[in-house]
Amino acid sequence: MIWVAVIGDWFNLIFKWILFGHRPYWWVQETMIYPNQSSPCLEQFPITCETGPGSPSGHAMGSSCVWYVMVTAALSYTVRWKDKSAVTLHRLTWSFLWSIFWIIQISVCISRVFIATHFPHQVVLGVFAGILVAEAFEHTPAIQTASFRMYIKTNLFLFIFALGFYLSLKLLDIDLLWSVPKAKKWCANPDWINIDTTPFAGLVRNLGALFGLGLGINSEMFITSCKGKNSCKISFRILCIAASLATLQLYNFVKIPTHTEYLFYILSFCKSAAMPLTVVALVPYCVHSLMGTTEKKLN
Ligand SMILES: O=P(O)(O)OC[C@H]1O[C@@H](O)[C@H](O)[C@@H](O)[C@@H]1O
Repeated sequence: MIWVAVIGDWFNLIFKWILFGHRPYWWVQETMIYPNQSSPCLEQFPITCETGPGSPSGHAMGSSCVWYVMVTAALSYTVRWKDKSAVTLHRLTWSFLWSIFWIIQISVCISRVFIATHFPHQVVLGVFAGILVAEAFEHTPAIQTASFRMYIKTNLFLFIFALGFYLSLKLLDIDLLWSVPKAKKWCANPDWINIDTTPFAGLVRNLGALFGLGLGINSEMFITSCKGKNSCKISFRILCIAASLATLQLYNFVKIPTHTEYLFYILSFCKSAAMPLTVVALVPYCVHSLMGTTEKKLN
C-alpha cells in the first residue's frame, strides 16, 4: 500500500507539472472572462491555499489508489471461498466494499471542489489516475521481495527524475514552481499558505516514507519479531496495531520548523522515514521482546 501511495503521489507531481492546471481560488481572480470586475467571490478556508498546480487532484488520486489497494486486497480473500453460501457472501462483500470505495471518493472530490481548491474535472482525473496507478503497481511481485538496495535505487530514481525534470525545464526558462507565487498572491490569509503543500515537500515526504519502509523491512528487528515465532499469534498482532496507533499519534506533536526551507526538507524526510520504521520494526520488536520476557517470567 505504501509503495502504491508513494508511486501514485510521485506520478501526481509529474502530471501536475505537465498539465499546468490552475486552481479556482486564484483562477477566478486572474481570468479575463468575467467582464467589469464581476468575477464570483469564492470563499476560502484554512486548507484552500494549496501551493502546487491543480490538475490532477493529489488528494483524489492518493485516496483512490490507497483505497483501491485495500478493497481489492480484501476481496482477494473472499474470492477464494468456494461453496454456494460463500459466493453470495462474496457478492455482498463486493457490493459493500465498492460502495464504500465510491462514497469515499465522491466525498473527497466534493470537499476539494467545495473549498475552491479544484475544478470538478481535476478531481475526476485524480480518482481515475489513482485507480490506474494502483492497478498497475499492486500486482508487481518485485515489490513484495524488494531488497534494501531496490528501495534505495527506486528512491534515487524518483528523486533524480523529478529534480532533473524540474531543472531541465528551468533551463528552458519554464518555472515549474509557478503556482507558488499565485497561491501567495491570492490566498485570503497568509497564514493559510503551508510549505507542506509545495511540490518538493510532497516529494521529500514520499522518499522518506519509502526509505523508512525499506530500512524497517530489511532490519534485524523486523526479521526477529515479524518473521519470528510470535508473528502468527493474534495477541502479537493486536498489540502491534495498538502500540503503532498510539506511537503514530505522538508523531503529530513533532512540529518541523519551517523558517529554513532546506532544513524543513531534511527534517521532513527524517520524520517520514521514522514513521514506517517505527511501525514495521521498532514497535513489533518491542512487543516481541515484551512477550518474550513475560513468557519467561510465567515459566
Ligand atoms: O492536488 P490536491 O488535492 O490539492 O492535493 C495537494 C497535495 O497533493 C499531494 O500529492 C502532495 O503530496 C501534497 O503535498 C499536496 O498538498
